[in-house]
Amino acid sequence: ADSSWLTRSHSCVGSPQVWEARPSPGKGLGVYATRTIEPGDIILSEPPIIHFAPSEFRDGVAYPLNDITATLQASFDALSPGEQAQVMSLHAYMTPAEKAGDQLMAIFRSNAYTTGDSLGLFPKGSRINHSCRPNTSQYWSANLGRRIVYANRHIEEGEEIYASYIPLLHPHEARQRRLDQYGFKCTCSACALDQGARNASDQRRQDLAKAFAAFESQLTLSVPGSVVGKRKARKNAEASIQLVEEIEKEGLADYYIKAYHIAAVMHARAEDWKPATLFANKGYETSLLADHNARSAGTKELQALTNHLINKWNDHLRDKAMEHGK
Ligand SMILES: C[S@@+](CC[C@H](N)C(=O)[O-])C[C@H]1O[C@@H](n2cnc3c(N)ncnc32)[C@H](O)[C@@H]1O
Repeated sequence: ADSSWLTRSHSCVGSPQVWEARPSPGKGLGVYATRTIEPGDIILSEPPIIHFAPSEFRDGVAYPLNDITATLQASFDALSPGEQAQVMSLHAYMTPAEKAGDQLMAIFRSNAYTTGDSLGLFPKGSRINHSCRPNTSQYWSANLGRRIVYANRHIEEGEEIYASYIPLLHPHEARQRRLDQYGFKCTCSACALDQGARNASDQRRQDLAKAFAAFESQLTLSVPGSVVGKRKARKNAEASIQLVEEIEKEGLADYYIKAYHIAAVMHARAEDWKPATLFANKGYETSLLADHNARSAGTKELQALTNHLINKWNDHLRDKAMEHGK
């Protein structure tokens, strides 16, 4: 056995920062991995420097940014001079309408991140550029008061870290329209595909959006009784495998859990317990990547679903064994 570790000297240096900000060609600054990073590794955990709830928050609707100017200015004024300088150093894209107007608002609009029903500005995370096939996922931990950015796949040392600024189940042109507010043309690995491959990717993203919507209304575990119902359940189970394959092919990690959950339920409705269990467990394990201690309702639900399906699978095996023994 290799015992060289015994003779090597070890010193505990704590957990080193796994990223650095440096110029990214054509994109201003970017964030790069300073060592290999594995799926689930936390890259950045950062409290907001500015954080407030706009008065008129409506889920899924763009913020009426003009209404928040006063609140933003007051939050900014309350910062120390050092913090103010940090905020003002962030990238600002001025829309033609903003012209040379409100620099602070342009900075906020170019960098703010949604934190539940409020908005936050995170100076370090603000250096992460956009990709429509990002290698990180992120969430706001209200518990910790931090934005957590974690790897959703293996990342090589020196690779650029990307997040997504927009919903991704739309074709290239629609995504680009959303990104216009940030003032850049996206050249990520999904947008830079040649015409044929990009059309395929566009089609896939639109099909996936439709499939998610269609399955959403059928997420119940009850097994259909009729012959027609059973046949439909079988077909849905097959379609759900395709959903999983397409989402993995497209590399849209933010949608993996949802796809595994659907595939688990669709196979349960078809009484196909083995794949149902394996998909539920895959969903649970993917959920744990972002939620190491299984605290969130979503993780707990997938854990309970996995346990439920294991029991069903067991019952099924026992029934079959008994039938066999008759
Ligand atoms: C949140 S900031 C990201 C960090 C920024 N590059 C900087 O230097 O501070 C958003 C801005 O970065 C640039 N950017 C982000 N993603 C990009 C991409 N994929 N291609 C080109 N520019 C991008 C755009 O100028 C955008 O307005």
